[in-house]
Amino acid sequence: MQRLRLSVNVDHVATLRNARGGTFPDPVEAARLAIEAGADGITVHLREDRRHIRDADVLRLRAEVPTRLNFEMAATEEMVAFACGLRPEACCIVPEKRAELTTEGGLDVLRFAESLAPQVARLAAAGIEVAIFVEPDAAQIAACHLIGAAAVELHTGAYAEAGGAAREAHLARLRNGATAARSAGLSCHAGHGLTYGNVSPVAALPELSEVSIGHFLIAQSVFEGLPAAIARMRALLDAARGDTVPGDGVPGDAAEDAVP
Ligand SMILES: CC(=O)[C@@H](O)[C@H](O)COP(=O)(O)O
Ligand SMILES: NCC(=O)COP(=O)(O)O
Repeated sequence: MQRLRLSVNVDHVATLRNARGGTFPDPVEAARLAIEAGADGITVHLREDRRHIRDADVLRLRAEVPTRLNFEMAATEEMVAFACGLRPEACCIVPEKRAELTTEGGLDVLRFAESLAPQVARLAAAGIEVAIFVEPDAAQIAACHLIGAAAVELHTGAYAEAGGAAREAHLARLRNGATAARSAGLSCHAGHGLTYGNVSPVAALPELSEVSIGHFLIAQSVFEGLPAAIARMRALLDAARGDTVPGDGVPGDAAEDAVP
């Protein structure tokens, strides 16, 4: 099965930095470390309120860390202009609310198709692969294709928060959404709320080409360090795709050390 790209979201390194108003920890340094540790790309979400990542971080990231940069952005004139100047490899248009703690759901592409289509066209004309963050809903996914997007990122937040039978139901929706995306000729990504504990069934969906994971990896790095957390997540992704060794990728892990 195709290797699943891991894009590491470094927003919350900036959250920590901003708590004290200084320069440490530096999200650009974290991005560099993440790439060295095996990440395939970096994701940042430049929010309208600049609560974590800021303009200068994104510009430094672009200039200093050669990688596939995925720029998450609201569908505003300010962000479209910023992205066209930045020219990341990829962008993902996400819904944004000032009062939310984090992104709460997918973009309603059916409702906003008319205003989104010219924005997608401008971003694509700047050479950017445009994805839309959506719920795994066939009509929304079809609308993404109609407005000219190249990819969708399926919102995994509801799946991640659910337990038991509800989680299985959300996984079935993600599976159907991934099939719908690929049938429409769209690349299919997924993200939000993914952890060691819930990532494997999502990573096993063969239609997916990328997952973006942030909050959990940055939080987990408090306990085991960023490179180890990324290596462990990488190993889980590879195992879910059926192409890796047993063990969980953590340096010093007994199961992995036993593999000759
Ligand atoms: C679109 C998405 O699911 C997230 O990547 C989003 O960027 C989360 O926003 P915060 O990083 O502000 O929680
Ligand atoms: N697009 C999802 C993302 O970038 C990271 O989401 P999370 O892992 O911080 O919830």
